[in-house]
Amino acid sequence: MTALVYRRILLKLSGEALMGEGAHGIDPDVLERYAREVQALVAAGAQVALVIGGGNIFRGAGLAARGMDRVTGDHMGMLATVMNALAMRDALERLGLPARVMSALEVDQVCEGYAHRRALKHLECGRVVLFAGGTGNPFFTTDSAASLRAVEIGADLLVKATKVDGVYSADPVTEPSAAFYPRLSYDQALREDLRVMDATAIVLCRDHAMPLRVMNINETGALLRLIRGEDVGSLVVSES
Ligand SMILES: Nc1ncnc2c1ncn2[C@@H]1O[C@H](COP(=O)(O)OP(=O)(O)O)[C@@H](O)[C@H]1O
Ligand SMILES: O=c1ccn([C@@H]2O[C@H](COP(=O)(O)OP(=O)(O)O)[C@@H](O)[C@H]2O)c(=O)[nH]1
Repeated sequence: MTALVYRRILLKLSGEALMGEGAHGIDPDVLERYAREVQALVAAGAQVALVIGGGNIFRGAGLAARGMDRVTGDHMGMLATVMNALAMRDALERLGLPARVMSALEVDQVCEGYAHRRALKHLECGRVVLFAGGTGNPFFTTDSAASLRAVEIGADLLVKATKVDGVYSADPVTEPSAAFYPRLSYDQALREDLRVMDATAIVLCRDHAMPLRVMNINETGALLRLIRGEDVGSLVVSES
């Protein structure tokens, strides 16, 4: 078996990634496909933590733009991430992978609360840990929650899995001529306002020297190649 370059990883998936071709909600086939990608990582010996967004259900900023109180909207967004995490736990367990949801918001009847040492224990026991509820605070994003948890659990790598191939000079969805950056520094991402991840999340990675990979989740097997040391997507580190 090929040795792993990264043993403990935190994988961030956007809520929208779960929609597949749908306009909202969760596509069970897509969920199963992502669960199989995680299964391959665990089978290779990796410890995997997941943060899943909530944008396929609610985003506080979107609700606030339609007149709702922002804090209420953010609470709804955070609860949406709990639903996504439960759905992913179910998909993982159906593949035979033990998984635990730990929420930053207390929803005791539904899942465990987040506790740092308990999370480490789950990972060491080979369970996939799904960090739900974002940071537990309004005005933050699940990207920031992913950076925070990655630093807390001492992950070897934070992977932002998205629908584009990595970091570009501008959003490649709206600017197809944007240049691909295979490697860049946190400061370059901040300076050039490369909005693949929010600034709070990038600053946290920078200040704690957490290496960050941005990659396409729809490229089957790419995650496994990545933790075995292949150059997949874009790498964001201290020096480019
Ligand atoms: N400079 C950039 N490089 C790469 N992607 C970018 C950039 N600026 C904006 N994006 C967009 O950011 C998205 C990644 O964020 P993601 O969390 O997957 O989506 P969202 O948070 O909007 O649900 C990509 O799909 C891409 O369209
Ligand atoms: O720490 C957090 C994380 C998330 N959210 C809310 O939850 C929503 C869903 O998260 P996000 O937009 O990050 O999801 P993604 O874009 O990854 O699907 C956000 O819009 C916020 O309203 C929040 O208030 N605090």
